Amino acid sequence: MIQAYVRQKVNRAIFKDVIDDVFLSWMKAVRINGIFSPAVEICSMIGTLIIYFYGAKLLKINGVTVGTLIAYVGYLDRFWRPIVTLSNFYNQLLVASASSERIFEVLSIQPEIKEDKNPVEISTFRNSIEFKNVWFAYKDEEYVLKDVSFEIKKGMMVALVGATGSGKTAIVNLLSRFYDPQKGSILIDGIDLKKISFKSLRKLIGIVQQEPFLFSGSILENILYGKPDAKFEEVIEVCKFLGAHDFVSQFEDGYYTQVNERGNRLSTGQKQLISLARLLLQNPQILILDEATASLDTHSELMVQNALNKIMKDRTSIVIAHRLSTIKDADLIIVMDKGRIAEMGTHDSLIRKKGIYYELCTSQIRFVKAG
Ligand SMILES: Nc1ncnc2c1ncn2[C@@H]1O[C@H](COP(=O)(O)OP(=O)(O)OP(=O)(O)O)[C@@H](O)[C@H]1O
Repeated sequence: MIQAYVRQKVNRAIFKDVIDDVFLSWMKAVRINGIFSPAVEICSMIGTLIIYFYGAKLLKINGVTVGTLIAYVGYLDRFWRPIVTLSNFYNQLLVASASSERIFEVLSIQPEIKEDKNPVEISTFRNSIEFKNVWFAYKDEEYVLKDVSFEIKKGMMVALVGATGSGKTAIVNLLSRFYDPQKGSILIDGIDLKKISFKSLRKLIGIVQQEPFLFSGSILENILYGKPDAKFEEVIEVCKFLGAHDFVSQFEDGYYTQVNERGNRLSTGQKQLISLARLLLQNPQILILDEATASLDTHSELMVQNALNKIMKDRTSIVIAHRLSTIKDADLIIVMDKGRIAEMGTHDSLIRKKGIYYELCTSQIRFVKAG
């Protein structure tokens, strides 16, 4: 899951660059081919014309037969055919070499986040997640998180709210260890995140994104990615539990229906349910939900929210939410403002406080009523 998330979110810009480069190389190759191929064709035509022209003369003067002339044209055609093939091959070679050069460049990038030399394995999350005076900047000293401290106890549902750009995603990015903080520390059960093995972290934390990611392959393969050795019955059980089995069975090929990265044939809600089934098989103990229902219509939102509620039960979850109605029952709401924690508490206590959270809620109610 994390790999997919990193690939999609962190490297999105890099892959966009690659696609752009590949496209430019392809355009260059098309341009070269645009000159090369017609040049070969024209040479071949001129050759044929010369033979017809000269041959016609020979027919009259030297008594060369028509058959000999046609045979010559045939030979000429056989001479040019491999040259045309070579020109096509050269074109393909040009595209492939330009693309592979860039792809190898990306593959050789060394990740900035490195695993500890003696990583600690954690199989069970027992107590708490702690952010201790965390400062984080994506670049230079432009801190997007400033002295952030909070504690999440096992089993809690914690919501991160705040205006856009206030640092909610930065918090979950740090917890997933896509980045390391410049100052302060993040602890899981008292162990610094930097010391925990990548494998443990991947098993421990599951991420539900706003835009679910499907791989090219069958629905079954997409779900099995969460637990490759799971049995087919287990997949069906999970899908039934989440309410995905009915629509999957309605496809002609059922679980063997092929989907691609864009999840063709599937609505965003259905894609989200498939990615949730994958997550449930993975069975992470800590869930990060990055506005998982934000891009859904009301019907799909209800369907996915039901599935999410089932998954979140008995798990520790951190939810980034814009629609505050979904987090009213959260055990703890952390209100972010310009990289700092502005308020923290339950829905009721924050409403009573009449601060930023109260303002956010009332403005959303006004917005809904106006809509
Ligand atoms: N990859 C990045 N490089 C540099 N700056 C970034 C990067 N990602 C986010 N930022 C900046 O960091 C700040 C915090 O962004 P973050 O995404 O954490 O906010 P957010 O509260 O999750 O916002 P939103 O609700 O819009 O998703 C913003 O000012 C944003 O512009």
